[in-house]
Amino acid sequence: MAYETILVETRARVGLITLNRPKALNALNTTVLAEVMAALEAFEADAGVGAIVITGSEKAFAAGADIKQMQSMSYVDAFMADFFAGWEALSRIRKPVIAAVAGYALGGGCELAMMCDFIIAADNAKFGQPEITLGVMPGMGGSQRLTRFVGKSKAMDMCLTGRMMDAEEAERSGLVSRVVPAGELIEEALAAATKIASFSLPAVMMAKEAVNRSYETTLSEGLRFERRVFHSMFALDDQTEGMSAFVEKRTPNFRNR
Ligand SMILES: CC(C)=CC(=O)SCCNC(=O)CCNC(=O)[C@H](O)C(C)(C)COP(=O)(O)OP(=O)(O)OC[C@H]1O[C@@H](n2cnc3c(N)ncnc32)[C@H](O)[C@@H]1OP(=O)(O)O
Repeated sequence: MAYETILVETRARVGLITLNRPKALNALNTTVLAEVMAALEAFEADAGVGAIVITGSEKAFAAGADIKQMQSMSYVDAFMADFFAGWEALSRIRKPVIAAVAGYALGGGCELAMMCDFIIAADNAKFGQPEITLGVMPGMGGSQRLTRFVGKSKAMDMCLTGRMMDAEEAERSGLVSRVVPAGELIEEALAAATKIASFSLPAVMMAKEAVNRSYETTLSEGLRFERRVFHSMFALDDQTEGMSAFVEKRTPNFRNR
């Protein structure tokens, strides 16, 4: 498929999606949404892909939802289209998705990064929810996901003042998993994804589902869910292979079964 707003490639067992609207700092419009979702779904269906990375440019991961597209939108347009609901499909991708963020991740850009399973940030990354400066508020999950990542106080600060958080503060606050030099971002993200893709895909997908369940349920239900999924892993050939390989002091050969 030919894409207009993203670049898509596969490196080893990793699917790489690069947002590519440099003149608009990768602002997220409906074409970007359709193309990102199409690429994600293609990687999800590709048995040769074990993990996915979404990135942008060194200046901007994404500077937000496309303000020029929203400027003349009416309430009824937004309501009837259930505007932004399409991005929720990202959280239904079952393979791991890593956001590799350099530069601005603002508004919808920050929200897109937070929809991914974890964020690796370049040391020049800047995160923010500046929608309030435009007379609106976050609409792609920022008020909910940011609060879960960094707590109420910081989320309120960011959503109400519109201030940006740098990479160091984002790491300290738990928004990002690690910070790396900007020039090494893609290699670090691809290395993390390649490592994940080298493991048993069903085990990786079950682990992702279990961690995500912690956001949706009580601790006791979550612990029960984890145990039940863990028990089911003893039906995997890859469990036998992984544990046998450890005991036999060799590298496991996972077959994703
Ligand atoms: C409403 C909801 C729910 C979600 C949202 O995401 S709203 C958008 C939130 N994001 C923002 O408010 C950030 C807007 N952008 C900026 O503040 C600045 O562009 C910047 C601080 C990120 C970078 O400033 P800089 O001076 O380096 O670059 P600019 O000349 O301002 O931008 C270059 C080029 O990109 C266009 N641009 C930037 N962001 C967006 C955007 N979110 N939507 C559409 N277009 C955007 C900007 O207009 C300029 O293009 P033109 O020169 O052709 O106007």
